[in-house]
Amino acid sequence: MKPVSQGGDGDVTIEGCCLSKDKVRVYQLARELDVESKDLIELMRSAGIDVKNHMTTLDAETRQVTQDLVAGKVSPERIRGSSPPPPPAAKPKASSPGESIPAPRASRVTQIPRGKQKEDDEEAVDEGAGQETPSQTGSPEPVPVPVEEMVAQEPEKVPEPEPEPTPQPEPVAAEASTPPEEVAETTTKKKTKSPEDTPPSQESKPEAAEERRVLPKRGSGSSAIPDPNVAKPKNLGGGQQGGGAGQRGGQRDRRPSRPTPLVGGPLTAPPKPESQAEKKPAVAAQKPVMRLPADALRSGQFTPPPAVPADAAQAKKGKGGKEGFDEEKPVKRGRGAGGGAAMTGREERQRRRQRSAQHRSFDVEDDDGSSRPSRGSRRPRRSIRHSAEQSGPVVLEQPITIRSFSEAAGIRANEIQRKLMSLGVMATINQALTDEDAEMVAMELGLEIQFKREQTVEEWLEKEFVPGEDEAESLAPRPPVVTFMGHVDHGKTSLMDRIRSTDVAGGESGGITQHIAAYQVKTHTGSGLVTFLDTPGHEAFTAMRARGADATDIVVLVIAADDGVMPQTEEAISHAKAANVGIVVAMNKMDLPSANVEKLQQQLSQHGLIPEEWGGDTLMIGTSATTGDGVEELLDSISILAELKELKSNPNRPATGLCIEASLSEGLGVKGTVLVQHGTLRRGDAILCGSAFGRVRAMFDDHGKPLDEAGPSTPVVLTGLDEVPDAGEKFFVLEDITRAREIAEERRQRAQAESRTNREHVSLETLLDSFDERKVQELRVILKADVRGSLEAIKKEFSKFTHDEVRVRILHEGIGGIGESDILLADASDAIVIGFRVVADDRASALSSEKGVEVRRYEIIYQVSQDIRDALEGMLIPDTKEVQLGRAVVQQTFTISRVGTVAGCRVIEGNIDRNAKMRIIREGTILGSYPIDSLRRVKDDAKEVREGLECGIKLAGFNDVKRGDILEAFKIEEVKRTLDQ
Ligand SMILES: Nc1nc2c(ncn2[C@@H]2O[C@H](COP(=O)(O)OP(=O)(O)OP(=O)(O)O)[C@@H](O)[C@H]2O)c(=O)[nH]1
Repeated sequence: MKPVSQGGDGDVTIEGCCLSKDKVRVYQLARELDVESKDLIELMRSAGIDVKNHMTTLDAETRQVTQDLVAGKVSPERIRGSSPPPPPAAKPKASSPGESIPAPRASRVTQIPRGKQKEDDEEAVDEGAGQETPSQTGSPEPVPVPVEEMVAQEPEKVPEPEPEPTPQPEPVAAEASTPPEEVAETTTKKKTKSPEDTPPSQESKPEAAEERRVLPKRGSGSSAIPDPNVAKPKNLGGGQQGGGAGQRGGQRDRRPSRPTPLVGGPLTAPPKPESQAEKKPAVAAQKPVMRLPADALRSGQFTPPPAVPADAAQAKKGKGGKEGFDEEKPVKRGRGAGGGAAMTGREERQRRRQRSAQHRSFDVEDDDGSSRPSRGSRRPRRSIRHSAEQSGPVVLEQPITIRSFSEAAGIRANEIQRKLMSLGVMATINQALTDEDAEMVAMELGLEIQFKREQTVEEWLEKEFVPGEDEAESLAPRPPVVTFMGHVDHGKTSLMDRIRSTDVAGGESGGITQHIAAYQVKTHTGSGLVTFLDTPGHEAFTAMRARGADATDIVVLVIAADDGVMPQTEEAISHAKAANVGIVVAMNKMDLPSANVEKLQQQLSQHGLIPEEWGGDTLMIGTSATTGDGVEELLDSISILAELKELKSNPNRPATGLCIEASLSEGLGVKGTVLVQHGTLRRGDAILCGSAFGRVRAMFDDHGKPLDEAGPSTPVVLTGLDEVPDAGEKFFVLEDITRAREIAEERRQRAQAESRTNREHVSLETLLDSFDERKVQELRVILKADVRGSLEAIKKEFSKFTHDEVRVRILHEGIGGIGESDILLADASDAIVIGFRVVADDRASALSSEKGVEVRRYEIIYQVSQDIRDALEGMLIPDTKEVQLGRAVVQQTFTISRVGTVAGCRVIEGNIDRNAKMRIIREGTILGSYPIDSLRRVKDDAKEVREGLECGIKLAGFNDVKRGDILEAFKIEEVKRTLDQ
């Protein structure tokens, strides 16, 4: 068998779209033959044809053999044991089972990096030629398999019908010695079809099955080669009749199959670099979990719940998930267990308090699992126990006061107060102490203390909605979420267009994507639906890209092959790696003559993305969004990767997901593009998203079609939220709208409190500074944009403009159109109004004209950025530079009444310009600089007098000019400054 070249290697170009006519990729042939790529691969492997993956390129000969195989004209073992038909004469001693044949070279070619390939091929031929292969000798000689491979393959073995006597499969003697007829019989019996049904052309199949069944047994034990191909021919031999669901259903089991090293391979064969697709089953146990973006929840990612105190866990279990939350309302906030506290011992009180705390919402929970009422809830008054025995650390809750310290430590309050005074801290009994003060007092008192942390709403939500808690049986397959990422203009949107067969790119402002877009596409490869996210490539959209990567299962890294790896490509790689998702590289713009795959792959390998043909595991597909070449292959690769990930989610739970984008729309109100990640989102659901809440009033798919419900991995546009949430916020469906409102309110209050804290207040010190700061010029801006992501991006751009003398100050920002209030604010504060992809309403337009407020509208991020930069640079006081123009010597002076003294000069160097200033130098001393009042040549006014000529110069404000003085002409030029200087 002739070696099979891998995509991009040797005689086949990597482009994939540029194969010569007689060559074909496996997936293409599979499509031609109407069979699944995977089945075809397995059938080919069973016949000893080395094929790495669906991208492997087949030459004409191999293609023919494969076609014959699929048609059943020839059996796999016949091919494996012989050269390919047609030329029997060319088959040296291969037909006899006892004779040795050289090991097919293809088996090695796929396993080695490019540089070594040729050399190793030759070795393989040499070694193989001298060896008898186990299949030919019938010997149970173990087939050499790299240990790593065996380990990887071991769990993927097809279960043997007979019970295995030992955990180590050891069918060698028994099975290998089984006469072929017997095995054939056994195998034939397993077939579902009756022998009468079997067409004559497929008669060789039992033999093929026999061969495949014998193979693993022959190499059983530590060197056993698990045969990935058992039972395949049923699908493929009859593949054209079979196929369909059944065939696909079987794929998962077979998927892990890897090319069985062909017989006769050298014992020292290097471990085969596994392709990404092949590797995945080995890590199936670590199947990717949907990662939430770090910024999706302010408090961080979903994490497994921390240890919950026994009674807390009990309480939660008793009520179960959401119901539990609903019952835990702050209404119960009150003394609860505190009432009789004075009557019981400390432990009893603490336990009661703890239990009571479980029934309050947003209780605190400490590392040790104990909890307390949240800040603001009323503390039961108790008598202070003095000098109580303290066992273990003193647990202090925020806010720490002398009173609470005293209660917790069982020490008199005045004793603590005294200690504090000795430390220089004056505090009343109810005054809050800092942690440091508390620590100092504790040290003085020889106490060990521990601070309790308040459980936040976010933590509570996380606990309630941890998706990992779903039972395995409740999980159902879900579509993969695929994100297109890459540098600006490398063709992400165009590729998406190709896939969607729409023309979104055509409608984009300035041709760049400015929003994250979510689409669901039905592909004719793989298992069907794929959810795509298209992220913007401009550097300002980092946050959006991070969101895209975090919400995704697979990243398609789009790189223009003529441009190579660029800054945003690197950033996208980092995002994808940080989010721990699979990467498929689309080497786009392959139609351009300047496309340089080799260079691109070199660059990518420096970032740890090694192409398969170099021994790595990154799928790299040559594509052209313009011609459509390679797009099918890209989809195939996505499907393969997605299938390997076995993505599942529980659709029967309240939905959670991620807000991809949000905006304000006239008529519809707040519109949020969300990605449902877990559960099913339904119309009417009470939803909380950041500090926005509401009931889902309407839902639409990416085509604008109304939906009643949306399951996992579905992107939808929903309405019903009361305010525009931040993109990247996690959303939750709560049972109770009141609860959603409460949490939203709490979040808003917290945000307001934070902004108050961050607001600068004037102090004497800052007041003094502000006198200096007056020099700082501000460009005041009212910023309105269509979506939050745009606001973020623009602000990020503005934040780059840092300079001591000028700065941008955003007085107000918001989502939606420009209104009257924006103009009024701009008028009052001398600001300009920037509208990004939004317009001013009629009244605002009229008002802006009336008040003379500048309203600037933009559609493209870099234009806003450039204009603001220019404006700021324009505000910088320019530098000045003196330019020397010429020199003249005073030869004579004339005093004219009512005019003054005129100097008769000769220009000795350069020119004297009428608008120049003249520096008067007498005997090496500068007397001063004066503008020219008049410049005459003979009797006429002159604009300029050149070197060597004579002229009369009358200086403005200086009459004491003398013979022999040097008049130096110069002018001051202004040099514009930039922000970067
Ligand atoms: N020749 C050629 N041009 C392409 C190809 N793909 C995209 N382009 C062109 O490249 C330009 C940018 O394409 P986009 O799809 O908008 O690029 P993008 O990566 O989505 O850009 P951003 O949205 O700004 O991040 C457009 O002019 C496309 O027509 C391709 O395969 N071949």
